[in-house]
Amino acid sequence: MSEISGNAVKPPVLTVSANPALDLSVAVDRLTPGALHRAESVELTAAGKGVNMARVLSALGHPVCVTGFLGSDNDSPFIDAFAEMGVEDAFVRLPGATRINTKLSEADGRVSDINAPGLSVDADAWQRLIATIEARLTTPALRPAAVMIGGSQPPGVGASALAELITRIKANGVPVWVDTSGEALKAAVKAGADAVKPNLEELAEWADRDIATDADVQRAALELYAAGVGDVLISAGADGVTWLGPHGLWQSLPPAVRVANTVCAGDTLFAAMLHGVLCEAPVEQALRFATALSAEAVRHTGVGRADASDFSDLLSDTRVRRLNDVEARGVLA
Ligand SMILES: Nc1ncnc2c1ncn2[C@@H]1O[C@H](COP(=O)(O)OP(=O)(O)O)[C@@H](O)[C@H]1O
Ligand SMILES: O=P(O)(O)OC[C@H]1O[C@](O)(COP(=O)(O)O)[C@@H](O)[C@@H]1O
Repeated sequence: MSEISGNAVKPPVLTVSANPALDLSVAVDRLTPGALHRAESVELTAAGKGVNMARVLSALGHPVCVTGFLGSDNDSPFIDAFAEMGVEDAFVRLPGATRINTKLSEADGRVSDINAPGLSVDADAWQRLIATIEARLTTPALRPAAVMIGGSQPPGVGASALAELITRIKANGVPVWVDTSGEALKAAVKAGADAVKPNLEELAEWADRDIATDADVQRAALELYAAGVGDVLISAGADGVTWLGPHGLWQSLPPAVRVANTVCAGDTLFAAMLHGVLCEAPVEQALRFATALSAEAVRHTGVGRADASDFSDLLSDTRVRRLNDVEARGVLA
């Protein structure tokens, strides 16, 4: 099957980017610290994890509302992007400018990220965001099927504020999927996030130990599951995805692709997994689709596109397997 599709009428998905960014993607042949570089291309794109996930979900046919904080001094690229994506803009505006994150990609596919801290958010602004989200949770016509929270916390807002937000959303009976790192990931897990998607580095930070082997990944995934996360997704770049949930322990391996820019692959994977879950796709199909779409994303700047002419080849070249009882017992015992 080349695509996952759901019911004709879907409730919206709400994505939250408390610290979005304009991504400045600069392609150079090879990066040499201290040297002058002539860029091969430069692109400025409205981004941040919640915005990227909205882009994926909207392209897959979900009504999407985006919220978080935007600086009013430079919100026009976001306004244009939201119009192009066809998503509803419920971002709280703050005085000042949204951060610019620099993504330096080299011809061999290596990317160096320089992420800025972002706009400071005070308690009053944070309460405005909470009120915006609460209004959506409690208005039947706006009530989301799920909330996706993505990215770092902005300066001024600690991990405990994120935990409080997750608790409020869950109290309204709406699932919360969270893609973040560091203290925010720890707080999100404790607050009961329904799904998380650390990459290997983020997983090692959460587990506070090295993660080197498949068994290390699966053990840490089990710990996240035991901590109450319903769907644990671990992404490992070209080595694929481990998914542990009520359906068991699954692994996928993306097809080999020519890597141009890996930024947005994680956001693509996470949003596409939510798509599969919301469409009640069979587990194997959901994981295959999300893995293939994330592999598609690394071939260019930006999120994965299911309308790529060879997407059905990427799907069929993605390997998905359920770990058999013996393998799983080794880790889960
Ligand atoms: N070099 C690659 N080749 C094929 N697929 C990739 C590659 N890098 C990433 N992906 C796909 O994108 C997913 C997310 O990438 P990853 O780098 O793990 O996440 P993040 O962007 O959050 O760090 C991977 O699990 C994989 O499916
Ligand atoms: O909020 P953080 O952790 O600084 O991350 C923000 C960055 O992550 C991105 O959303 C990309 O994330 P992924 O590569 O994990 O998909 C960028 O668009 C953005 O610049």
